[in-house]
Amino acid sequence: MGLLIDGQWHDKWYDTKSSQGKFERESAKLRNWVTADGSAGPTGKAGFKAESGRYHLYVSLACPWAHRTLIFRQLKHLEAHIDVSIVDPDMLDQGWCFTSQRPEAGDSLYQLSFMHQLYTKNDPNYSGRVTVPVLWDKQTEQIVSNESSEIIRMFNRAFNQITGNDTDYYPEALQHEIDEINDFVYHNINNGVYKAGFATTQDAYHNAVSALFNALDKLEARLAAQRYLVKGQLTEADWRLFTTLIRFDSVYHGHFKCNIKQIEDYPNISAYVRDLYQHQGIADTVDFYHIKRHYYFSHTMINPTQVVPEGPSIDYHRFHNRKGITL
Ligand SMILES: N[C@@H](CCC(=O)N[C@@H](CS)C(=O)NCC(=O)O)C(=O)O
Repeated sequence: MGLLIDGQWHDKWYDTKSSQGKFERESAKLRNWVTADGSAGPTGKAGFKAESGRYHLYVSLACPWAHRTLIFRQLKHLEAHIDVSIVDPDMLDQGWCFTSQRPEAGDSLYQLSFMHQLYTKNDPNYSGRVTVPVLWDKQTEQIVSNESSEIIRMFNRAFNQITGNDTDYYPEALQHEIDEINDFVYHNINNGVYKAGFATTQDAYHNAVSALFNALDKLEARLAAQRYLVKGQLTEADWRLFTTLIRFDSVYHGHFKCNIKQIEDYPNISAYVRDLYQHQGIADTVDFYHIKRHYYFSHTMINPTQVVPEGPSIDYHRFHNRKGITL
């Protein structure tokens, strides 16, 4: 685990000393947008027109943020138009890498060994963390974006004319409500598990874990009355929550000490997770080997033995009974 400073790789764990033991996530820095006609998006520069075969997605199968982008690639039928490289599950002194012999992992574009080499190919003097996902433009050889919440919005809309798929997971009429629930889920749950897991003081951990379980209790009540998070309609808010929930019992409960309850203990949330997991093609985007191996093996300051647990054993294909909920 580390970061680039002026294009040089430094092996360094997160600094929590200057923040009273709290984990503070750095904002993504590369924020251009692919658009249907190549005009500029809400941030960044113009010039990234949606074209079949032009873009390449770098992901980790372990990472919940990258997982969102894989889900949207699948939901929006982009597999034939955007190819993918998968990093190794182990993220050690060189950060994300492609050097293991796992058949699914490797940089199919440039055969690089390390993800930080892609960041310095984009900008030889880059400073910042080397995160996944990354959306890469093969034509101009640069990073379009390293912010998952924006990559999924691009996938949701920009390629519709190419794929003919115009299912909208961020419909105009629901945007306000989606933004609101996204904000709640991001701070308390998506990033909440990291704040608990990476906390280095009892207080910082306590605050994060309390906020996390308060938020889960609220969602449990909300999901009793409606099938999805926003007005019974499947939206990006559900997929953003899903990638954290599907990892919860396997890694966040144990490794990140989010162990007041398991997701399996919440009748509505657990059925909701199964409902989403059983959605066409989604199970194929979930890889429990990468998920467990990455967290337990890479975070040696939390798990110095690098022993990966064998459980839990949860059948996400079992019946969920959510189809009868009308709202
Ligand atoms: N804001 C980014 C966050 C991505 C992120 O933090 N990814 C993690 C993997 S789960 C990562 O690459 N961490 C490496 C690091 O922080 O050095 C996004 O949502 O795309």
